[in-house]
Amino acid sequence: MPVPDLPHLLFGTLAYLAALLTALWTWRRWHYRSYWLLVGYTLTAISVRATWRKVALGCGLTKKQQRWWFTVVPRAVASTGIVKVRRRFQRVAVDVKPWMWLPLPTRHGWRVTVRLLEGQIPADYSQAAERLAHSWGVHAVRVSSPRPGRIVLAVTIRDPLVRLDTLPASGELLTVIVGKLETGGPWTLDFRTVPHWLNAGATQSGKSNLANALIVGLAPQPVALVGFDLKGGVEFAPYAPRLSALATNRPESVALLGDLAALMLDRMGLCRAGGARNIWQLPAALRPVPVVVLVDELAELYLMADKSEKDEIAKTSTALLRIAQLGRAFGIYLFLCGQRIGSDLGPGVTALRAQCSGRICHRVNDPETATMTLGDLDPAALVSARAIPAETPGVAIVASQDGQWYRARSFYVAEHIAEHTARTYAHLTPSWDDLAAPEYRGEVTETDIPVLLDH
Ligand SMILES: Nc1ncnc2c1ncn2[C@@H]1O[C@H](COP(=O)(O)OP(=O)(O)OP(=O)(O)O)[C@@H](O)[C@H]1O
Repeated sequence: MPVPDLPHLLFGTLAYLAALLTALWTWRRWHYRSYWLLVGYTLTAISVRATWRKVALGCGLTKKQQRWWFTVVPRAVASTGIVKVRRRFQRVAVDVKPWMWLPLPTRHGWRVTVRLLEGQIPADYSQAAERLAHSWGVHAVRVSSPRPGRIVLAVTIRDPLVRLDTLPASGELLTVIVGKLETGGPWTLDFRTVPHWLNAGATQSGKSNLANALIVGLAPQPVALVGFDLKGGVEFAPYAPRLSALATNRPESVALLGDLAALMLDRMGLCRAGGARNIWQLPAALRPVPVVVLVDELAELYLMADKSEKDEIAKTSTALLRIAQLGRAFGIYLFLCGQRIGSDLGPGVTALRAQCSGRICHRVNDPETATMTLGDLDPAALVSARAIPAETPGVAIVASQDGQWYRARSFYVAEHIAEHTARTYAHLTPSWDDLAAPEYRGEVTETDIPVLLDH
């Protein structure tokens, strides 16, 4: 058999390698998910495991521990000047790395469980998250602790929030997928789990876009939408066909909030007569339609130009707070948007904020707004909120009922699409008169409220 000469062999190998690389590149380009699972992830898992000691040491995640070790100790210097050494088994302090499980692939990266070393807490890893991300050359590393002594590092290779698909169809009643989480999962607003939401952010940060996404998601559902647009109606007036009521100035807002409070009293009576603690325990035929209240520029409801407005503001503040406290049981939910939702607007806002367990913080200009919106969440969430770049409107930090925070981005919903959706589903809009017509005029009075609150 003829033996191929060296240049031919070299050329053949290079051609083979080039063909392999081209095939891999094409595969990666055309079907990234399968490429990632079969090739990318395997290589990553091997390299992450192989370099873990070095990375953990560099990120300050190792601990010195006494171990029995074979060490080499000098014994004597020979006449030639060469130092003779001896192997000895002795206890020495070595850098021990945290034990790491096998990385598992996820849609946008991988996650791995790590066992904490003695004296370590999850916060040590949260602090090292940025260092880990740079060491691994990935977009972000998030830390969670599913059980004591363990943490899970969730790694996102590239920012999945740069390009988003279109808004998917709404799922269950009062649930809307408004965007995507950094983990690649859906960003869902579920009013039945988290009834009231604060949506804060600087101007042009994407607050209205999120409200549009919400309107588009809720419009096909059997719910009533009520708008408060203190920008004179410029934001919500185009969606009027799908709104059961819209207030565009302070006097209209006071009247509409009064009507909503009365509606709530009617529903209390209905529940009491039906022996139910909330509208969801009523038989379907008796159950009143849920109401989602959208407020744009919350601060406008509280700002006082002169003393004559004091009464109006006090009424507004009390009615909103009452809805926030009782609304969940009686199917009235709040979605409050604003640039600043701070205590400088009055004590009513602080109490209202405390009732809103859903928090969304878009790009903010000052640390106080982030703190006001996200509360005493992990400080890393506040840092993340302030680091949102102006070029990515719609990106927000979301805190919700699971106590975790996520970076997320809303689907882009152009105003004309939201307007079109509002017109398409206009036939589903309950008129305010139908909505406010009492199904039951019970004996419920203002004095009953504390009793019902106790339930
Ligand atoms: N998720 C998104 N993807 C792409 N573009 C977006 C997204 N969200 C918002 N935008 C764009 O960013 C700009 C500002 O958005 P939006 O009007 O929602 O901000 P805002 O916070 O309501 O501002 P303002 O307080 O001034 O009304 C708009 O041009 C909008 O199209």
